[in-house]
Amino acid sequence: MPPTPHRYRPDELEALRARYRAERDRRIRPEGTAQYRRAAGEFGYYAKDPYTAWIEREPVHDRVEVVVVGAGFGGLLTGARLRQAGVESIRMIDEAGDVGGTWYWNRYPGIHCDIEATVYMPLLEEVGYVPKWRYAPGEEIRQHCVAIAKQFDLYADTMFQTRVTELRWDEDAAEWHVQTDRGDSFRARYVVVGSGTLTQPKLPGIPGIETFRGHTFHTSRWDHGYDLSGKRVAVIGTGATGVQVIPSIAPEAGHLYVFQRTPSSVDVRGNRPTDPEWAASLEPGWQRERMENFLAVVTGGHVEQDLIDDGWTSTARLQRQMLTGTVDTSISAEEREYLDELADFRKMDEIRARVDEIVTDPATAEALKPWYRYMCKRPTFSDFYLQTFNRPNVTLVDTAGHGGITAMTETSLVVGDDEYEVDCVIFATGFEVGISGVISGTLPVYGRGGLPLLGHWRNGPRTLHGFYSHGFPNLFHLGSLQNAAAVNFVHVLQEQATHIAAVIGEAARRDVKWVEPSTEAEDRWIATIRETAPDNYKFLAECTPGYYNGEGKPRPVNNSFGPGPVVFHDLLRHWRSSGGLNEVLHEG
Ligand SMILES: NC(=O)C1=CN([C@@H]2O[C@H](COP(=O)(O)OP(=O)(O)OC[C@H]3O[C@@H](n4cnc5c(N)ncnc54)[C@H](OP(=O)(O)O)[C@@H]3O)[C@@H](O)[C@H]2O)C=CC1
Repeated sequence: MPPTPHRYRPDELEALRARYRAERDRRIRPEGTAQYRRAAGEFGYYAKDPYTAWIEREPVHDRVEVVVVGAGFGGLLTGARLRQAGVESIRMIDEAGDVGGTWYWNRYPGIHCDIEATVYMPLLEEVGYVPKWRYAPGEEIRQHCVAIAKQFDLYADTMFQTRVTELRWDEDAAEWHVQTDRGDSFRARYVVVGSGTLTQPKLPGIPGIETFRGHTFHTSRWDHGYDLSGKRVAVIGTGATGVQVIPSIAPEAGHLYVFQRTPSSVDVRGNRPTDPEWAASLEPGWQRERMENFLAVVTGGHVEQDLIDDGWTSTARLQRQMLTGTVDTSISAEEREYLDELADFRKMDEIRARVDEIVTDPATAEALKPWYRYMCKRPTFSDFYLQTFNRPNVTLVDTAGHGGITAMTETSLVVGDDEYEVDCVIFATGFEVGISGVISGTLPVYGRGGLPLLGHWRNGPRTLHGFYSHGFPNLFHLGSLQNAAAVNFVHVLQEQATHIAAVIGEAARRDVKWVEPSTEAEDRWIATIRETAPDNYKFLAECTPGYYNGEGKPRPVNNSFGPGPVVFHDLLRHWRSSGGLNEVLHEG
């Protein structure tokens, strides 16, 4: 039955809006993103690799066909597709000690992927694997990354524990000169740069953080050698990571203090083992069908049947029903906005009611209720998190009224007038999100005539389809950049990898000298982005602060392709099959 759109009286709606605004204002901090510290310099300890011993090696001076910077899913998918396109010489480079990207770094207790494994874990049919659980544990995903690397023979020429420090185009040789922090200096015809999402930990700039003398680490560098039993443990942060970690360590810790600033929305999970009969019944092409179905549903498209039918898709369907169940066609932007808001309120009411159903202490329950719109923060899913606060050895410390933890001492955390003595502090405080070294400037790139890429982009990125820029031949970007993203980011990366490999494969087949869009092609794409980019500034500006909205200061310019990923992927396929390649392949 479609939901009734007019469930709220106007005064109720206004009261909810006012509550959201008040909670947002209470939480906002004037320093914005400057409130965080990089896990570098005196905090470098927090970014050190606890999983792989350092391996000495001699610097490399040679030449390869393709360098792929980043060995997470983006890099692995690009490597796999390049192999399928017949490219033999591929070198993947990563700062980690193995492949996996975010799944290499994040190994905290309870880690899972919150997107169904059959759509999240790529190349399942190619590797011949069916995930064991509906929502896969991190280690299963990491092992799948290893399996992809082995299947496509990507280990042969990898460089781990290595950071690329410079890319410089050599005009005469028509290839890139690559330098690394291990003294490597080599050449590559093509370079593909992954965006490095969710790998660089960030820390809150709590006054006195450097004085704490107990044990401490970040969730993405978990210290499996440290025994939590009997200890007074503090977890700072209740985002998607905190929601998974907290219930997993609560039974082990002597006492667990959960320091919360903004509560997450926590919906039902319903994880279960994969049904072997279902797995045996799968026909070739099954994964693509599921991935495309999920992508269509979560981006508001129409499908005959929702094949995944979980928390992500049901919320998307609710929003769609709100629209089609009422005015069907030609509704105005204002009506759409209004119906979206109603669907959102309804969803968040369900989320808040769930807290009351599960958490027995009324004050704790009240503090765990999120007061913001559903997509202001990443939604989370757990059948154990809220229940954890009924345990006698778990205390929720609500820091919202103080904008977070006020101070740290040698032995404690301070919130207002209250001090909490602890043995161990675990930072579940997230990552520097979505910035590749190329964009942040930590990986300088010099194109034709020594032109710095960030100079070329001084007024914002300039690309064709988000992949390449004029003046920077044979250089490809992977990730969120003038294209269309979605919650299943691995699907987006898979389409990008397929496209890049198709372009490089064709360039190799035709033996062209370089791949490069014209300035006009860049201009056309930028115009398309400007015309279509959804105006989500108002939505984000009204959201509670977080990394989605630059801690309450969203960027006024949206650089994404408005019609969304389904249309973008079609556009790429059409471009490739209708002569688009001739636009970027040059004989020299
Ligand atoms: N696919 C999956 O299953 C998973 C995906 N992820 C991805 O990783 C992303 C990052 O998640 P996560 O690691 O949880 O990081 P987040 O950035 O989402 O959360 C950081 C947490 O730290 C809190 N915090 C920061 N500073 C302070 C402070 N000074 N005092 C108290 N609390 C503070 C934040 O509070 P506040 O909200 O108030 O800022 C927030 O609760 C997710 O959005 C998701 O994309 C993570 C886990 C699982």
